[in-house]
Amino acid sequence: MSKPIITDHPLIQHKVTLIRDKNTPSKEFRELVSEIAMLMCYEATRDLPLKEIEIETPMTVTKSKVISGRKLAFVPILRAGLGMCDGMLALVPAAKVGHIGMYRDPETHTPHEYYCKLPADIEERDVILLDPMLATGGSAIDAVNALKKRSPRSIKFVCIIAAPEGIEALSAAHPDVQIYAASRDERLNENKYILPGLGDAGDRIFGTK
Ligand SMILES: O=P(O)(O)OC[C@H]1O[C@H](OP(=O)(O)OP(=O)(O)O)[C@H](O)[C@@H]1O
Ligand SMILES: O=c1cc[nH]c(=O)[nH]1
Ligand SMILES: [Mg+2]
Repeated sequence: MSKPIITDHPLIQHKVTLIRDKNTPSKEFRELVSEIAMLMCYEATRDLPLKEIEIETPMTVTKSKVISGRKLAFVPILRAGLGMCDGMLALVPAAKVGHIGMYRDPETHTPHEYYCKLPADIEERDVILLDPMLATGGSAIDAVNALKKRSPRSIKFVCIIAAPEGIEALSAAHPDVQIYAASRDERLNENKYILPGLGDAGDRIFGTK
């Protein structure tokens, strides 16, 4: 079971502080989530393989590196994961995008899948699953289950705020899935919301509350 990678770059930490602030309005919240996702994409793609090709600069012929032999798919968990997708695509525009719709029952806190549409060639792709919040881990675990039915090459999970409970549950259920988080928070409250957290990410992105 690999340990979660906490992306503690100062730019990410600064932006996380801004999205935690309850006075940050939806427009800024959305922009910041997208910027954080872009910075986290940099970390989550660090192990992409390279090959050398020959190119001609205005000065000379030289060998230089390009990404080789790997195709990516970004899969946001609806709704809140959508907020991370554009930031990722800004860095990897050739990636394909799948969607998994999941909502957490407000009483039982268990996830319910309501939509799943994945790229046809997903078995040839490395998947980066996106959701800003990892709370109990139930939604991420079920989303990974849905992905594994289609046998992608690999799966990574990128979130912004993770509760220790969610990290433990996801790592135990899917030890092969590397978790990236910008912050490991303190704990869940009695309603299974993350403390200190940032509230309901989907509502803050889309202004639904
Ligand atoms: O780890 P868990 O306990 O499963 O909780 C995390 C999930 O809860 C939130 O989604 P929500 O159900 O609020 O749906 P939304 O994105 O449509 O708001 C969040 O975006 C995660 O998907
Ligand atoms: O703190 C939490 C927990 C689940 N979903 C959220 O959006 N926030
Ligand atoms: Mg929500």
